[in-house]
Amino acid sequence: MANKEFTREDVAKHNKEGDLWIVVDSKVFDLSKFGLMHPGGLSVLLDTEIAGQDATEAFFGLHRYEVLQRPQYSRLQIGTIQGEKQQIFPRPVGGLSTVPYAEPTWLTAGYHSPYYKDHHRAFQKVLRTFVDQTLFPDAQALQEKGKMPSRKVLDEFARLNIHAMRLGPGDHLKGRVLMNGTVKPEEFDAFHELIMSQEMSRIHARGYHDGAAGGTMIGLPAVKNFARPALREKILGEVLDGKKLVCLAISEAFAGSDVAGTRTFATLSDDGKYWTVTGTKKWITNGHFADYFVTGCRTSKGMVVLLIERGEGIETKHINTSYGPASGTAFVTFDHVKVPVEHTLGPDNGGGLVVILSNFNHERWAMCCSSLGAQRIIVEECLKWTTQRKVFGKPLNSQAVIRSKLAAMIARVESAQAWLENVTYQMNHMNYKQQSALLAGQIAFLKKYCTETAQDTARDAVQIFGGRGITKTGMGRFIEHYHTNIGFDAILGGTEDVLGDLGVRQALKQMPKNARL
Ligand code: HEM
Repeated sequence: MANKEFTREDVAKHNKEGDLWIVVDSKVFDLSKFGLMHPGGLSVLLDTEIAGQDATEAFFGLHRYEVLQRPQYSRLQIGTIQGEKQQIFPRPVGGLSTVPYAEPTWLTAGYHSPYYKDHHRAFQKVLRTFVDQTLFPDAQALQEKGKMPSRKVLDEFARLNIHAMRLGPGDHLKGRVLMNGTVKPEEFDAFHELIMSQEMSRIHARGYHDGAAGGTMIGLPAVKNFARPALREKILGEVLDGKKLVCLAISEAFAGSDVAGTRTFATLSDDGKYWTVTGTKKWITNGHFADYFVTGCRTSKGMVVLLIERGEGIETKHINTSYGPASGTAFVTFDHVKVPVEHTLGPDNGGGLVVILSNFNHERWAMCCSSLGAQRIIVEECLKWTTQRKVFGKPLNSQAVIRSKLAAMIARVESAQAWLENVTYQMNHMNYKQQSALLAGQIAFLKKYCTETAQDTARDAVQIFGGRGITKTGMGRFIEHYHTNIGFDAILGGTEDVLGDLGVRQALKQMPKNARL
């Protein structure tokens, strides 16, 4: 009887154990039976300022809106207050947030951007809806269980061509229907990809996020750009259509950023028909469930990159990282694995480093997009929390020290987004060679900046949320997750120090010989 109307006087009569009503945002709830099961206890509900009263402020100081949306709690609503209307609404499915700085300026009413066209806006809308309706619920259900994305989600990735779009613009998109036709393959550019990464980072599930074919995003480009035509066609077809998953197997316990120190060895057979691969790889995202391993190996002549199909001689074991098993992060063992020489990606004469390095810019740039997308939602969480949380009778944001933290957070996310959009614009106007020459340093610095700002924001957010920021359930659960997982972005694709150094070395190479103070 949720449509029944009551007066506040009616509600006030139900103010004791066993006969307990409250009002939250004009909705009347009968907590008579629920009171004893209430996770926050019965006694708090029997307080004279709560029982039979309007408990809106107390409720939103202690619960996320989603509590009211859970079926087991929404059915406690028995009606509404006569003549009053609901004032508090969650962001509509697929909609934009109206909280300041919760969206980048190009999605904020009243602002302008030179970068985004109507098809970018349409694309964002469809993606936001997909994320809200399909990805977020799957991620929330499976992240904690440590499970990879469901088959249903991976099938949707294939149907909407998300795998294909995550490789960026290019001929691999030709003939594919992108996001139900929202954008034409020839229109698809780096801004669409930026939008996709940022929308998909809204799920508050870092391990699951990488479990959602993150390995394909970083592993498949080597196949796309360096495989022999027949192999390229076969593997791209299988993977982009969602039948198979790829991972990138480069890092080892022995070698991380110093790729040349790899100790996985490939030996060519005397007849030159196959390689024999022996060695181990560590921290391989999606490695636990991948079908193909794009593997960096040492040969007597230097590096070679091989596409290795899961089979005899390959073993994968979960590595228990702090972001949980949903990402399928694995320790991979190759024990005398035979690989046809046709599976060599790029040069077979020791020049394979170029294959490994070739996708680093794209991978790091994509990480900037997703890292910033996630950072922005943390700013939104903090703005909401500091407004709804009352301390000493006033909102938390009435404290100057809190406003100062918010100022720093907002400035960080806005500046990083502006830089990211600039770099993305350059990507749209440069060929691969120009990007390698001019953007490697920019992207290295940008990633370093994004992950440093992310960690600063994570720390500030925990301070703002207090105990809730380190609690896995309730109000601060997204902050806890962000704070616990943020270290990943700062490591994957190159640590901050390595990237900073790379950027400076690139700049020093370009120093004019005749420059003097
Ligand atoms: C429709 C009414 C209510 C429902 C369905 C409800 C439900 C819940 C749930 C599910 C939790 C667990 C934490 C979470 O998931 O967020 C919780 C915790 C709590 N609730 Fe309620 N609640 C209601 C009303 C209230 C009211 C009016 C108060 C006012 C004092 C209150 C005080 C608390 C407290 C103190 C906690 C513990 C919070 C914490 O650990 O940080 N609840 N409630």
